[in-house]
Amino acid sequence: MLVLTQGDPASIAPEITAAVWQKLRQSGPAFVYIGDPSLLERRIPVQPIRYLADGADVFSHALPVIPLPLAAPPAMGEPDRRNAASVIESIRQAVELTLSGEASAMITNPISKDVVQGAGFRHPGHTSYLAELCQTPGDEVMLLAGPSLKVVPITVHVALRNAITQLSTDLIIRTARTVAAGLRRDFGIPHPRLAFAGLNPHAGEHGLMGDEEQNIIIPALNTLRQEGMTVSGPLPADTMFTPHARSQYDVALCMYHDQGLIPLKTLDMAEGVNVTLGLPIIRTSPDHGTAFDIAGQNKADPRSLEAAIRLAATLAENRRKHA
Ligand SMILES: NC(=O)C1=CN([C@@H]2O[C@H](COP(=O)(O)OP(=O)(O)OC[C@H]3O[C@@H](n4cnc5c(N)ncnc54)[C@H](O)[C@@H]3O)[C@@H](O)[C@H]2O)C=CC1
Ligand SMILES: NCC(=O)COP(=O)(O)O
Repeated sequence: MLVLTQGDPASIAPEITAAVWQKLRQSGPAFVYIGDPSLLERRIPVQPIRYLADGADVFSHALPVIPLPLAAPPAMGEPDRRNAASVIESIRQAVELTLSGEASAMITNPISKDVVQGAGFRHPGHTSYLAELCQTPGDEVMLLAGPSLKVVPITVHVALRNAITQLSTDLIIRTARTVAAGLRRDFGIPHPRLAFAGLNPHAGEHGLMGDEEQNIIIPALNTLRQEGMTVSGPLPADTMFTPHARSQYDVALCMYHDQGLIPLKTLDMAEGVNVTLGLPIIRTSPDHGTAFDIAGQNKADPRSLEAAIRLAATLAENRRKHA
């Protein structure tokens, strides 16, 4: 059984959850939602359950819900910090159920970093919070996977100037090892090909436009090659996402957030999935955020959440077989 978090109650999370349950209720994969039933019961039949295992018999006729009350009724599109505690608790319970093995994987609905930060949440997103809950802080790696491309931002939710400071040979090596292990174990790619972007225009052009390639990135790639990994780069980031370039690698490791997420979302926004590697559990999420600007208007595209749920089931099955 899969478990899905509530996400931000004033966001598009309730409507995409309802739409995906409608789509998957007969075929599966089945999932249980942890959140306030009132968010969904105007849209679809819901059934409160106590134990995750009870969800299997319910899923085809109602969305099974482990109830978690909100502090205030949400106004769609209007983020409300009073509900932050419920948003965070849903994530915590999903991790607990997945770590214990009751759930085979967890999927998170989008949250607003601003809302949860206001309630004392000290993480820039789910990814590092999940690692903390799993007691593996620092091992987490964000991967975004779509039909056309997989990308990993090596530095993630930091100001661009700090991303450059954070970048180190050690960080690149550690991230690449986690990515290679994750692609082998969870994605079933036995010999993953890793392509690395440069940081500077033209990948530095031999030091003419910056020296991070020579001082930081190339030494990391040399170490990874010595370990037997198939790596290429540093590649000029402006040409490494063409169709031909993409056919030469399985994943692009990018030096900062937007270097990887712009091509991913441009090519695959509707079906992109965010996967956290380096955890003892499987976690996926849609690639998009809360979309408060369209929440409650039935404009939201549910396909990324559907893809996240399908991929979570596939990764869980791959990990089971690998074990
Ligand atoms: N996994 C997560 O929890 C994520 C959370 N966020 C958070 O979401 C909040 C808003 O972030 P933004 O950068 O504005 O990104 P966003 O993805 O929420 O919205 C960007 C644009 O894409 C549109 N959009 C997003 N998802 C859509 C969907 N399913 N169907 C149709 N249109 C869609 C929105 O209407 C908006 O115009 C921030 O607090 C951010 O940190 C952002 C990405 C992932
Ligand atoms: N840009 C990706 C994003 O914001 C998701 O972050 P996380 O909540 O998965 O850590």
